[in-house]
Amino acid sequence: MVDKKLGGAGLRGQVAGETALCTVGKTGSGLTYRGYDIKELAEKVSFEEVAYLLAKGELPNAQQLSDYKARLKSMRAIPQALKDVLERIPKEAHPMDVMRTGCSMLGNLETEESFDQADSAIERMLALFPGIVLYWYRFSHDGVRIDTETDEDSIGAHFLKLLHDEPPSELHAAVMNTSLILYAEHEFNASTFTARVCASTLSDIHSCVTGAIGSLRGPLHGGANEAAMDLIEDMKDPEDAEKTLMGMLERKEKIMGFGHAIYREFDPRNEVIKAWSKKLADQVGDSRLYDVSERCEEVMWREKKLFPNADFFHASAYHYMGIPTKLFTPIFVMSRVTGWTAHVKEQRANNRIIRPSADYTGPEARPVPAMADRG
Ligand SMILES: CC(=O)SCCNC(=O)CCNC(=O)[C@H](O)C(C)(C)COP(=O)(O)OP(=O)(O)OC[C@H]1O[C@@H](n2cnc3c(N)ncnc32)[C@H](O)[C@@H]1OP(=O)(O)O
Ligand SMILES: O=C([O-])CC(=O)C(=O)O
Repeated sequence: MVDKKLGGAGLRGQVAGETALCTVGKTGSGLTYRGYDIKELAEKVSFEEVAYLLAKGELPNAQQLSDYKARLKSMRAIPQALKDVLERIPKEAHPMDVMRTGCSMLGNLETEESFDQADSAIERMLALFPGIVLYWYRFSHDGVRIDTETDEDSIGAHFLKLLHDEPPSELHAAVMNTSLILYAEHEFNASTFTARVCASTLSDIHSCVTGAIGSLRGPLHGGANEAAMDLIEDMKDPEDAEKTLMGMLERKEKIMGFGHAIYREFDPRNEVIKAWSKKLADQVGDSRLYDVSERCEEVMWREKKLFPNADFFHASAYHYMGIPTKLFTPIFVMSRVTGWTAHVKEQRANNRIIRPSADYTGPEARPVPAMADRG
């Protein structure tokens, strides 16, 4: 992998701490979680195994995995006070704001009083996040109060069951599993860095995650999967995609779902989710979204040497599974909570408050003028 020239604004290229969790753009295909290559993980394990790996340091054995999954499954009920809050959030709200409020409210109800409660608070968030967003979504959009305790074994299938009221197909459960693995962890990205800054003040874990959700929401970060869907949904065919993109590039507009702050030539997660998007297109028997996405990829590389990041083919993949666009970024939260919280624990274990300096560009020192002398 060619190193990207890292410098300039945005703290690019500056080492801001240490981590044993993840490498981005350094070894293997370009992304590893605790030494395991992302492609091998995506092929061989479940998201719950990855969540365990990030939380505990090693992959679980069979007994540890079954205990872990049973524990997560037992934590899916939403407290009534949180349901009351969710029912008051308007239908027009963005689901990422619902996630933010839901996480914050959970922190009021089940406050992390001391750091030795971190592991149970983390498991609770992992277990509860699909229920939080879908309890609100189904109540506000369909007028139903769903039971958030399903029999589905995996978090991905649980999410789809709550959304569609029926167990997902094997294919859909497999895509969700892979998607959650791909999104789980990514070193010092903006939302994780937010969580670590918050953790460095010795704040509680719900504050760290609430702040991270706010950072992930933006279209330059996790929000790009929704923005990518907005871009491709009206493209009629590859020729239309080509024309639309050329126009946008001419107007110097940003194409969401392309480019990356660290990777230079490709994002290793793209190849994996792209293959699933193709499978879904074949299964649905409608390849329009896949075909226009592929043309976007060709045009962006030809014109700008920019490549699709993890978000771009997630748009068509999620759409093929009948997931409404505004729920795309909350799925990212359901996964990334594993990475965020592993970083919070890592920060706490070797902490110094994160407090960089700034180059001052304001006026020279000056006296305060009397009111009558001000312009
Ligand atoms: C899971 C994730 O969070 S992945 C990221 C998701 N975000 C997106 O997809 C949003 C679109 N992409 C972008 O905005 C950027 O590529 C970012 C935010 C991901 C990275 O930003 P940076 O590190 O500043 O990008 P980089 O230094 O590579 O930019 C180089 C040039 O390419 C341009 N560029 C980068 N991405 C794009 C894009 N998607 N569309 C058009 N031009 C772009 C930049 O404007 C810049 O041009 P300039 O030199 O004329 O100013
Ligand atoms: O690393 C980044 O800057 C953004 C990203 O891809 C992620 O958080 O998954």
